[in-house]
Amino acid sequence: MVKICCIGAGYVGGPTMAMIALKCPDIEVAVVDISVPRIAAWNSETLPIFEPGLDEVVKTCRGKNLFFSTDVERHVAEADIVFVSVNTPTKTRGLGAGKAADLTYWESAARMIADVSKSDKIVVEKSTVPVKTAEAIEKILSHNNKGVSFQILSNPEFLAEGTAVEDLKAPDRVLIGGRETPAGRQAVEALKAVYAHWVPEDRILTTNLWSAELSKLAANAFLAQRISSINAMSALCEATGADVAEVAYAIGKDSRIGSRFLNASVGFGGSCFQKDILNLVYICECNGLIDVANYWKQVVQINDYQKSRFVQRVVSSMFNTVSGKKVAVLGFAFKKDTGDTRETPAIDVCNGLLGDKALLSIYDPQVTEQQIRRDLSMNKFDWDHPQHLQPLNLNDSVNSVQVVKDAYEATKDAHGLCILTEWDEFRKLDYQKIYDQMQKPAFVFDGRNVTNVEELRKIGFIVYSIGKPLDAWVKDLPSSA
Ligand SMILES: NC(=O)c1ccc[n+]([C@@H]2O[C@H](COP(=O)([O-])OP(=O)(O)OC[C@H]3O[C@@H](n4cnc5c(N)ncnc54)[C@H](O)[C@@H]3O)[C@@H](O)[C@H]2O)c1
Ligand SMILES: O=c1ccn([C@@H]2O[C@H](COP(=O)(O)OP(=O)(O)O[C@H]3O[C@H](CO)[C@@H](O)[C@H](O)[C@H]3O)[C@@H](O)[C@H]2O)c(=O)[nH]1
Repeated sequence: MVKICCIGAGYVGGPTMAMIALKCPDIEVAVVDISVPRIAAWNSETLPIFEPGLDEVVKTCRGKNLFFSTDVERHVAEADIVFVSVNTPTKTRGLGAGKAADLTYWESAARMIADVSKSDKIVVEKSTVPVKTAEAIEKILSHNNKGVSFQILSNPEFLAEGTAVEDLKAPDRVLIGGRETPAGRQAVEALKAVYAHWVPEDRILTTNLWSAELSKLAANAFLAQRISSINAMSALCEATGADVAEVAYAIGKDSRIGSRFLNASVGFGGSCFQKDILNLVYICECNGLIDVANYWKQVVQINDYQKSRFVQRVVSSMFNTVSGKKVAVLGFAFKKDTGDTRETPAIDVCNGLLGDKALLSIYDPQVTEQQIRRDLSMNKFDWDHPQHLQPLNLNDSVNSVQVVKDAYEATKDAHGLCILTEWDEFRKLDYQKIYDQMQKPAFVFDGRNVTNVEELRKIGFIVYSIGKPLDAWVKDLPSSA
């Protein structure tokens, strides 16, 4: 029986390995992690991450051919194929700080693999890494050579959170990069055989190592660029009276452009886009490609602009101050159908409002109070470390934050309400009831375009919705920070 071990039981390691176990009953899969609570949660009734459909997949295979364990070394030693899916945060200090990927966790995983291996192994990069990481990993693995041979493959993951199970069941493509040597090609074939259990052959792409590594960064850069492009347009729509949803629909009908990923928003979040673009920028700079680096940097800059523009709209609409005013925040996760808050735009928006001394009342259907408080206390980039290693910087303004159990409680006596995640339930709220219990004038700031602006205006709200024709109230106020 082929044995697979995955180091890192996170948002990627957990679901991807559960899908391999489901689709390959002839393979034994162990997912290992240094985090004891995370592994305990994977072995419990309440999985450590919320992902539609994941419970069923895990519960079907767990204890049969899918195991979660903290016994990292034993499972690595026994495996034929070792996936590495550990954190690759943005560096906060030293060379490349604020841009380059910090490969500390990757390096320690690679050293451990070298130390404990007694048989030949295929080592698979599942984490998103800088181009040429495989070369560094090869050096670490071969340095400790005890007659064991390693083949490194790049197999970047393209799943999106909230749809991870669907994405893994029917991926647009699986990408495998390997060395162009007989042993490299053999390793590629071995990994291909795993995916071939359920992925059609024409969707399994094989490339050289560097193309695979770069394709992951390029895919995220292109996706994020679409969002920054439509968000840049949203500012122009507000200035001109065009409606960003109509513009997105009209351009998306062009089959060369396509309709997906054109939803204007308060900004993109998530653990990947910003980190991967900054990483790409750093790689360009290291290769002397400053103009290329600046081009991609703009995607992140527009995203920051969009978040601060939103805060500016809120503050300027509410008589240029939110000091001491209750502002309801609906949604904290970086997108719907996930409890993940990594790099969520809600953090920057909330911190912006707290900076102006607002009193926040936050509701998200999946994010815990503890998580929200952690996020609002954390320094930039600190979130992307194993949880027990995350430093905390508890600040006073978090006392101005209340975390509540539903949208009606959040909005009671509030002056304004901000929608920061597109949860379906926010489309169906009883906005008349909300209006009746809010202070007047009552403001809605829709950062996800989930509300019916006309209906809200009929109720009596003053409404700002990203990229939509402006309410007379908002029109003459300053629009950028
Ligand atoms: N989240 C996504 O949707 C997504 C999608 C594609 C790619 N990626 C990439 O995949 C990688 C993992 O992302 P994630 O979201 O799963 O991160 P995560 O933080 O959820 O999980 C990483 C896990 O690795 C563990 N870990 C760290 N060092 C370890 C070590 N030496 N030994 C054992 N365990 C160790 C941590 O405890 C943590 O549980 C990153 O490179 C990320 O950029 C993420
Ligand atoms: O039209 C859109 C689409 C998305 N977003 C926002 O963009 C962010 C990212 O969304 P999405 O890409 O759906 O989720 P992720 O889980 O971050 O997935 C991205 O990042 C992963 C990690 O690298 C990749 O594997 C995926 O392919 C890639 O889509 C979220 O804040 C969304 O709200 C928008 O604002 N407008």
